[in-house]
Amino acid sequence: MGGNGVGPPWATNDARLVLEDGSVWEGRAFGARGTELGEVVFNTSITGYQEILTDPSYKGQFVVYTHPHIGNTGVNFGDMESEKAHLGGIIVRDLSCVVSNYRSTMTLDQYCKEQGVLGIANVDTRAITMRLRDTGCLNGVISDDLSVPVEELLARCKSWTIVGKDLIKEVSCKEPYEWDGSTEDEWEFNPAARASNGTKPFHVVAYDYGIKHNILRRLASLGCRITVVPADYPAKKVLEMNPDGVFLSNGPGDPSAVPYAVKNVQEVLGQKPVFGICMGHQILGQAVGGATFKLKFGHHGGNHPIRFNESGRIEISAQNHNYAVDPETLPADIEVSHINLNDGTCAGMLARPLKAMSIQYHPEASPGPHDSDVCFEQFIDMMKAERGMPVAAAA
Ligand SMILES: NC(=O)CC[C@H](N)C(=O)O
Repeated sequence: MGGNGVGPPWATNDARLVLEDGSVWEGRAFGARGTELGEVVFNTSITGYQEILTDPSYKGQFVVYTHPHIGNTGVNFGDMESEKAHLGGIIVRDLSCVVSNYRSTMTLDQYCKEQGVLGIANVDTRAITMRLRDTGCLNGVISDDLSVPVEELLARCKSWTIVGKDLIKEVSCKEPYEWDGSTEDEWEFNPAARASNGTKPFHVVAYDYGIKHNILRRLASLGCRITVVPADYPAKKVLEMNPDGVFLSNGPGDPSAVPYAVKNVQEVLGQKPVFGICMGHQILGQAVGGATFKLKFGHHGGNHPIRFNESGRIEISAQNHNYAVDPETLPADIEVSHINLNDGTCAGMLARPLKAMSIQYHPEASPGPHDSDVCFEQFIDMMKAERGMPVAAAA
């Protein structure tokens, strides 16, 4: 029906998900066919499956969508977070057989086929999620080759780890480029996109660790002209551009596996205002002398509560990370500015003397709560202060 799919629920299973703990989940294949290996995480967002698929931070991972209906709104090309899909596989309960959205140009099944993303549907995503909560993240293999013995797929799961891998080099741009938001019509669905009336008074250099388009859209809509540079772009060349600020993006994999990125940030720190999101926050944490560690199953969803310590304000936030900065390792002059209220982990940092701030979560998330959008404005204020421009008093 409708081409989005896996056939009727009574159809015979033709794919398997094998997890590192030996559990086997049979379901129906959709999207690309074959065998793929990845780290399995669950995401509790109700909407945004397309943004998740195209967020480069998910490279090397499979996502279990806990929302039971996935695919309902098809796929459109205005909401992409990057040029292509980065997830290796997606695991869903029901792949909607009906697509209903006037913006949709193809089905999720077609998109996954085209992008080489393996899908498995009709599996018990609640049971898988509860297992991941108990055991922590597990490696998994999705395969439509039923002739391969489970032991072989299990051995593949156990032979691999995402820990220590530099995945940023696989997603970062190869050459600097100017972000031309206007080619994406500055996102007609975002009224704030018109806030800057098309003027771009600030120049930001963005280190691309796997940058999401919506971060670029938000910065552009607040009046930033953005030069995006590769993760290994020398800090010296960044400073030669004399930007108003330097942005550190989100990105995939283990933050402790990219010492070259940390070194670049160290060289920029103190010279220009710096703002980091997620991987950018983790790299900033290391640049000031701290360390990161791996969480049990990470934070992936659209309703995580955060406390901004200075005012006590609570924000509901979108999150997607498996690592965190260990606050015990931070020097005394670096403040933990935000706390994740679910598990007390460090969710933001402020390095006042260095004019740097960062958050572990996603103010740009779309769809997602916009409570933390104020962080972009704080970055703009830092750049204004640097230029001696008047800055509105914080609310
Ligand atoms: N979204 C991100 O930038 C993720 C950062 C890092 N890869 C983590 O999993 O913690």
